[in-house]
Order: sequence, then structure tokens, then C-alpha cells
Amino acid sequence: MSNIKVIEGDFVGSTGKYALLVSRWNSFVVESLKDGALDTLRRKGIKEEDITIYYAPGAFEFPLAAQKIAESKKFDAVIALGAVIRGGTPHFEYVAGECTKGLAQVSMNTGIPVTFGVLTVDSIEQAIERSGTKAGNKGCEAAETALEMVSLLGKI
Ligand SMILES: Nc1c(NC[C@H](O)[C@H](O)[C@H](O)CO)[nH]c(=O)[nH]c1=O
Ligand SMILES: CC(=O)[C@@H](O)COP(=O)(O)O
Repeated sequence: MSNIKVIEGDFVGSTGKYALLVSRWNSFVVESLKDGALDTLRRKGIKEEDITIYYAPGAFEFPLAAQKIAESKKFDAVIALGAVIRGGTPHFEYVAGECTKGLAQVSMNTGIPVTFGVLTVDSIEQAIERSGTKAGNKGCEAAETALEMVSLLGKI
């Protein structure tokens, strides 16, 4: 029998308060990410009164909105849900890059987990595949990760 101590998050008796940060951009796929995240939270036992949904214009606005939400100290985790879809110019790189970098910074600076349910895809088809069709639902993954992180941080 090993003496190694192993600490990990789990989903036993999941609790906590969760903020969903949702973009209005690409709402045709992002609303499916939101539905997936809500379904995951509910199925793991999180009550509706412990969930708040915030809408932001686009993924570029996510870092500031997430920072304000995290600083409010009302939530144990922020679940960011959006879709950045490549167009014909370098715009995609800037929006996706700032969103990703900014959300990671918010998480590190506030100590609140910010999970990344933001699709960064080359086509609408890839977005649809990852929002509840053949490649799963990144909203569910982001919600599950938030639950696991809240559990893990509670044990450290
Ligand atoms: N093209 C996408 C955007 N673009 C909008 C930016 O996020 C931002 O709202 C605008 O530049 C004003 O500051 N946003 C997405 O979330 N997804 C996209 O594919
Ligand atoms: C991710 C984007 O900002 C993208 O939709 C912009 O498209 P385009 O590069 O064709 O202007």
C-alpha cells in the first residue's frame, strides 16, 4: 500500500456559487454552450439560486467582465462561454489571444477559477461540432472543470 498522499477535486456533494459569463457574439452556438453548462451544474446538484448568468458583447470583453465578477467575491468560479470563429483577416488572433490570456490572468490574480469554455475555431462547422453535436459540448466541460476546481481548491 502506497503512503503517497493524493489530493484531487471530485463531484461528491458539489456546492458553490457559479457565474456564467456568456457572449452575445455567435449566440447561435454560444447559447448551446450555456445550456450544456447549466445542465451539468444542475445534474451535479447545484441549485438555480447559486447560478448567475452575465452577458458580455464579445470574447474580447471577457477578461474585464470576468475580473469584475471575480472581484465581487460572490462566486466560487466563473465559467466563460463564447466562440471566436476565424474570419478572413488576422482579427481572430487578436480577439482569441486577448480573451485567453486575459482570462488566465484574472484567474491567477483573483484566485477564483475561471474556466475556458470559449471555442476558438476555424469554421462554423467546427463550432457546431463542439457545442453539443459530434465533438461534445465545451460548455459542459467548462462547467465540470469549475466544479472540480472548486472542490480541489477547498482541499488545498
Ligand atoms: N469576431 C468575434 C468577436 N468579435 C468581437 C469582439 O469580441 C469585440 O466585441 C469587439 O471587437 C468590440 O470590442 N467576438 C467573439 O466573441 N467572437 C467572434 O468570433
Ligand atoms: C474572430 C473575428 O473577429 C472574425 O469573425 C472577424 O472576421 P474577419 O477577419 O473576416 O473580419
